[in-house]
Amino acid sequence: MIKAGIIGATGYAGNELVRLLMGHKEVEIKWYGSRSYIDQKYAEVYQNMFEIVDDVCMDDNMEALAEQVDVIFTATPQGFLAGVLNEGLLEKTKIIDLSADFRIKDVAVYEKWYKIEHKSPQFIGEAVYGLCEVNRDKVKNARLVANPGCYTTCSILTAYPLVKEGLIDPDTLIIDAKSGTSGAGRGAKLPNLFCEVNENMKAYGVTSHRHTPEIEEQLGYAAGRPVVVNFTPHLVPMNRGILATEYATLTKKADGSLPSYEEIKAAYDKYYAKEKFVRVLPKDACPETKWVEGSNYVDIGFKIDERTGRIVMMGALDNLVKGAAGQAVQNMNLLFGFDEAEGLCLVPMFP
Ligand SMILES: NC(=O)C1=CN([C@@H]2O[C@H](COP(=O)(O)OP(=O)(O)OC[C@H]3O[C@@H](n4cnc5c(N)ncnc54)[C@H](OP(=O)(O)O)[C@@H]3O)[C@@H](O)[C@H]2O)C=CC1
Ligand SMILES: CC(=O)N[C@@H](CCC(=O)OP(=O)(O)O)C(=O)O
Repeated sequence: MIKAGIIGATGYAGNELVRLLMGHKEVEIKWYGSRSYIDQKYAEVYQNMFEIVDDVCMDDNMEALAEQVDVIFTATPQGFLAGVLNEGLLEKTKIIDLSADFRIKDVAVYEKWYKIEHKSPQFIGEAVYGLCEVNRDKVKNARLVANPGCYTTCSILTAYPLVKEGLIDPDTLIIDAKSGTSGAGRGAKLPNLFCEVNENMKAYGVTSHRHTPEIEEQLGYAAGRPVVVNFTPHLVPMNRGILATEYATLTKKADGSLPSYEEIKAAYDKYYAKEKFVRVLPKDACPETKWVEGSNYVDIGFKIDERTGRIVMMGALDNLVKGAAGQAVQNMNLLFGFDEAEGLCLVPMFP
């Protein structure tokens, strides 16, 4: 049994971590970290935890927490972990950060897109990008895991095998992604009020969303060269879920023909056939957010457009599970040598 602490336990991602860890047989939560609810009962902040969690909220003191636990999850805004991280913390405990502080290797790129100064760039190099299906072996030996976010996990996993196998030209990649409102967190923000979101759909962060460089960096590793993509997120009137529709030009074969359905499917199978949490759907099936809700699955489908020479790839996941807390638990399982699926055998909810 290991002990875990959550800084930012009162946010949406933190609450989802609590939900998942309550069902994990190897973990005991010792610290429900908060900034606004210190000394209040956690179950008063989240009444779904009534008679399940008895503890009160603690503060966000990483130094005190590191003395008591084997792993700390930081489900906090961008800049928090970078502002407090030091060598002493990493010597005492493993850290899984749900923010973007350690995801991007080039600090100048981070500072440009996030518009904040990075306070501990000396740890960026050793942080492992915790996309489990791609970096599993590196995660196992990490001290600091940079847990990928919801849009990026969905966008990268959907295109990764085809980029890696050279079946598409990554520079032609256009990612059109939609997110439920829980992706924006629990804090009150005007654009996320009921009347602003309900019966409405809107693009935001067009050409400037901070997930763009993260997607480009990871797909660049897969391509073996830098890549540039278009990424456009949209807010849709749902609680949870991400759907990414991705368009790219297929690489023609020597005889000028396009890769076949079977060749594309074989590329997905090469990387995902043995992956428990990535489901490549049957031919012509399109992923839907409802089919993954509440689970750690990513569903992927694709269709070749012979007319335009492009492929349309589609991915769906639950932003709070595989897009945040579920992937964080998967990373924790890898760090501590537990069964990778422990605590994550969640059957999707429907309807
Ligand atoms: N929501 C999602 O779908 C996803 C979120 N993420 C990432 O996870 C992190 C948390 O997101 P989310 O849960 O949505 O956000 P929320 O706004 O719902 O929660 C933020 C949490 O951080 C705490 N907090 C806020 N400011 C500070 C601070 N200055 N110091 C310490 N703690 C602070 C809050 O405490 P309190 O409320 O007690 O004040 C709260 O517990 C972010 O980095 C986000 O990018 C990643 C993937 C998906
Ligand atoms: C709907 C919505 O507002 N979503 C958030 C993404 C939240 C998230 O997951 O951020 P990270 O992946 O960087 O941790 C946004 O667009 O900023």
